[in-house]
Amino acid sequence: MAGRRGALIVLEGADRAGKSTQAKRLVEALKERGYKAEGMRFPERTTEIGKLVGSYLEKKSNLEDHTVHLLFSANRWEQVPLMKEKLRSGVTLVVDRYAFSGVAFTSSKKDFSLHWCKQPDIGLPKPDLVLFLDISPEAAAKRGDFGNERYETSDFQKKVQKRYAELMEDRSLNWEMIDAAQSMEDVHSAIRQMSEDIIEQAKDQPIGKLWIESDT
Ligand SMILES: Nc1ncnc2c1ncn2[C@@H]1O[C@H](COP(=O)(O)OP(=O)(O)OP(=O)(O)O)[C@@H](O)[C@H]1O
Ligand SMILES: Cc1cn([C@H]2C[C@H](O)[C@@H](COP(=O)(O)O)O2)c(=O)[nH]c1=O
Repeated sequence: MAGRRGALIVLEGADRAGKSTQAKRLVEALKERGYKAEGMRFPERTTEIGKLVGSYLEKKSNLEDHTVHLLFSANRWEQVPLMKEKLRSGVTLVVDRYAFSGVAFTSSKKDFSLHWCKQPDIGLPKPDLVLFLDISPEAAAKRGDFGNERYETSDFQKKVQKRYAELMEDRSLNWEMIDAAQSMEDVHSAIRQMSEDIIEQAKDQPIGKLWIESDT
């Protein structure tokens, strides 16, 4: 029906948890079931800001820690007009990483608080569902290509997991924890059902604002 919006569904979790695999499968499955759905990912490495961030992650350049945190956030804000346009036209967005990655990763660095790290992302479109793919750092490290990029060490990933746990205490957000050590098929079945339910619930609601109390 005209006027109904799509849902904003975010996949989060440690490196190699299976987010990209599941995001792609979810978009395909939703389309097969007749929903309008598209994938997005952050960082979006194709923009000018995204290229700076990508080069930093690939360890080709160094950036000061506050600076790169703000660049990650700016990389999200530059996509907000497009995200809102898609959601309002009824497209469900399946987003591979969002502000929660920004906060969990930067706040795992020395002298960065969760509070400080959240500030630049306050007011972003609020996800209707945040799927946390839960896997131990040890199991993740055994998966393909772990260790190539900045942050891909088991010690750092352990800190990141703790920060995610703190973020998940926020009951104003719709967090769902998924056991990502299951088979790809079982993870997919779990998140597909939750996603279909949330698409139905979100369609008549306004788009919320992340971490703004009046909208929670
Ligand atoms: N449930 C699963 N069981 C076993 N292997 C998996 C599973 N899901 C994904 N993988 C494999 O783990 C690797 C990482 O998967 P994927 O790229 O989807 O993870 P990611 O969370 O997006 O990683 P990153 O955040 O580091 O980009 C890939 O080789 C993928 O095939
Ligand atoms: C969005 C975002 C991501 N990061 C970190 C998390 C990962 O280590 C990389 C992205 O890797 P991917 O394979 O492209 O998922 O970047 C971050 O530190 N801050 C952020 O805002």
